[in-house]
Amino acid sequence: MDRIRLVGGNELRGEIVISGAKNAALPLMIASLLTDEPLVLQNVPRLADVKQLERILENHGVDIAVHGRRRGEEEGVGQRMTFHAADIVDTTAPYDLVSKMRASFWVIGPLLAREHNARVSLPGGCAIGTRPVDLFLFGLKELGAEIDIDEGYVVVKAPKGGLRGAHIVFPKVSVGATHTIMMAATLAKGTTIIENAAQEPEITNVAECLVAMGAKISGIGTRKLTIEGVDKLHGATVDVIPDRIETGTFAMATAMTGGNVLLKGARAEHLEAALDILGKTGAVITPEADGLRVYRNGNGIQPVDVETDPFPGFPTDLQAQFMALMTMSSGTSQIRETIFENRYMHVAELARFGADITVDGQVATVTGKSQLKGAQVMATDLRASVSLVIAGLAARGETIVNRIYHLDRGFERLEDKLSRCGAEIERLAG
Ligand SMILES: CC(=O)N[C@H]1[C@@H](OP(=O)(O)OP(=O)(O)OC[C@H]2O[C@@H](n3ccc(=O)[nH]c3=O)[C@H](O)[C@@H]2O)O[C@H](CO)[C@@H](O)[C@@H]1O
Ligand SMILES: C=C(OP(=O)(O)O)C(=O)O
Repeated sequence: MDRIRLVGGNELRGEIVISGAKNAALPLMIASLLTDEPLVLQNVPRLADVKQLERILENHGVDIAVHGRRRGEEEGVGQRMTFHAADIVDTTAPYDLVSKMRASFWVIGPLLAREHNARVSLPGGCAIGTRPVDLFLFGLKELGAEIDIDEGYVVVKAPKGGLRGAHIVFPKVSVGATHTIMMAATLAKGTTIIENAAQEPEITNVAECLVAMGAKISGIGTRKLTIEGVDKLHGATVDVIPDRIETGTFAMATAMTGGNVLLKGARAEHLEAALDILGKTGAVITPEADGLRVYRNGNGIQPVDVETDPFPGFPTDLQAQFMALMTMSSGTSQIRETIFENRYMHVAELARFGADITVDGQVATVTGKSQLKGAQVMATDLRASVSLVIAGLAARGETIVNRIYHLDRGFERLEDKLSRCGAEIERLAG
């Protein structure tokens, strides 16, 4: 199993090109199931999760092509890919494919809408929480689907004539359920209203893609989406938005190590809450023509309290990285995780660097230390893993991060991007 070795202490200086967002690319790829025409996606990141979803889509009959570099295009830019679901040959998403990645469950919406049936393995829980699918089932039922759970599979059938528009009020905000019901509703008969919808930038990216494919959606970017069903969607060409979690992660890494980094392509409007909090900790973040520049204001890292919330709040996917930053603050801060019940697995690993963190229910109390020390640590989930990498960058001495396959799910060329900015970091194979 690959590991990362890094030696902390170097400031980060230079430019980092922000990749396409994993959490937008995955549902955009799934949207290709809604039409028999090709969907072209630009700026798709090279990630393990993208590869895994390619396998799942291919099993449904989607032809996938990766296109070459175009004239004038810089090396290393995101992939241009075509997804063509001319004929859906199989509406089953099997356990061995779905269990590896939660977002693959979302194929249930488009398959049901277009083929009027689907059989999709339950995704199960994962390290950060139990992550049930009750909101998906509630939404699909409201659209008229018949639902059965059979041998670990969710078996769904549309009523005669296909799904019917409905007024759906989600009792809780869910990114995945919003993506899934929004996609399904594009091909339903009549109008669907989704209230308490997630309004993450990735939802907007997908909604705009669906509109480019011929869907009729209003209220995009708000808590209330209105979708007027159409008979058919067509092909389109759509850009994957830059990854706001990668942006926030590198901004926090720069705040921890010192230095000055331009995050190329980063969009401030996608992470205002996080940038606001980062500013309070002592980071200076200034918009430039081609991205966001980050450096420290010279007064040390200030402790700041944070609560994770659905967008536009502070993202749970930056909570572990923010905790790493707070371990170096000049005082005590409190972090409240409100989205996932078990997203504190990095606490024990951060303690190996000498961090002082206690957890009581949803709340972690972090007492800052002036200096972390390098350590052997174990990655437990995607964002926890990167919090260990950035802690290692700021720590004195050598750090080894084990089980980095989690990192490859969601961070493209992490070692390369960081080493180009002066970090001493390498991947150890085997
Ligand atoms: C691929 C992707 O985009 N993943 C993101 C997505 O995950 P995901 O879409 O899985 O997260 P949700 O927004 O659905 O989850 C939010 C909360 O709702 C709960 N819930 C969800 C569905 C359901 O049917 N019942 C239920 O109780 C979850 O357990 C969790 O406590 O949004 C999360 C919250 O921003 C991010 O951390 C993930 O990175
Ligand atoms: C939790 C995450 O991903 P997923 O929903 O795919 O598990 C994440 O991206 O941090």
